[in-house]
Amino acid sequence: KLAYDYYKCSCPNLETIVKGEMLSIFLTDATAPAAFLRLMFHDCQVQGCDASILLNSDNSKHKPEMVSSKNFDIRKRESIGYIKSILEKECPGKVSCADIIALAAKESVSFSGGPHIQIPLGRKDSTTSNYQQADASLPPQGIKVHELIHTFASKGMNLEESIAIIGAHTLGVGHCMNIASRLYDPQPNGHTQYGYEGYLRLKCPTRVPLTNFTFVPNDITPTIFDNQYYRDVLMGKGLFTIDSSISTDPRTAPIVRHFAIDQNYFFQVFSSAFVKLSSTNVLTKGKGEVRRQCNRININ
Ligand code: HEM
Ligand SMILES: [Ca+2]
Ligand SMILES: [Ca+2]
Repeated sequence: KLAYDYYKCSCPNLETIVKGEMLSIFLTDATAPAAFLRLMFHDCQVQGCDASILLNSDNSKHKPEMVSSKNFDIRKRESIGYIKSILEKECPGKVSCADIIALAAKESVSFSGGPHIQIPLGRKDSTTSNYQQADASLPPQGIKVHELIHTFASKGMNLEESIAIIGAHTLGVGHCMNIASRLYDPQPNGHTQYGYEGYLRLKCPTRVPLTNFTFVPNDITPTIFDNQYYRDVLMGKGLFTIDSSISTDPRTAPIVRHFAIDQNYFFQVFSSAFVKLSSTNVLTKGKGEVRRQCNRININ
């Protein structure tokens, strides 16, 4: 089982060390918190929170998760490896890469102005990473509301928590490749303000993006963890299809409106959803290993 005091004896300064290292990363890169938060989701969504996303190979014939196009623009994997190398000096062989990913994500939320979340620790690292699992498990931008509810219900989240966790889109950006399909093969999906659609077409003028690098902010305050995302989606400024859909679906619209006017309530529900996302389907006692280096399995 995971425990809040898991490293009390084996690595008592863990959280202080991670916090200090994260701070220096944040001060040099304002886009880092978004990257760490998405990294945690993409780790936990595929085989559970087991640092499978960090492996460059699992010594099998499978290609690793990062080969999946769903992991486009996943960043900061090497920063987790760097923090791990510091922790190996302080407490060798103790702290899993999976726990470092989860800690980096919670530090990202609080540094950006979001809630201070306590999370239980003790995840082990996987010995496998397979891109087909990533292709199958990571949701596409056009996922339907009922599929979103189903995805997060399987992690023990209720409806409010499912709508709170996607509020992670208060940070960061999306690239045209993930936006073009909703602009150029329109499907009925939520509500998009006419002016906002024009803005997106200007940013992403072609069905097949001219470059891989053009991006649009997820909400109007993309470096601040706030409830602006919900106000944006209510105004028809949801970047992805799913962001628009939750603002009009009768099951989810009242929750979006509640979070849009009550940031404290959003923070409270986001925190409990974050603990669920980062704690379900983890490898504990006896299963998995504590990697010595985050990008490769241990060779004994
Ligand atoms: C149904 C669920 C979700 C879908 C369909 C979805 C989809 C996406 C897509 C398509 C992008 C843009 C990637 C790009 O073009 O660069 C994105 C970005 C992002 N997502 Fe999600 N997402 C979902 C849930 C989540 C959750 C649960 C979290 C975190 C807890 C999260 C955190 C983020 C963050 C922080 C970014 C911005 C990354 C950056 O700027 O580097 N998403 N998401
Ligand atoms: Ca994983
Ligand atoms: Ca924001």
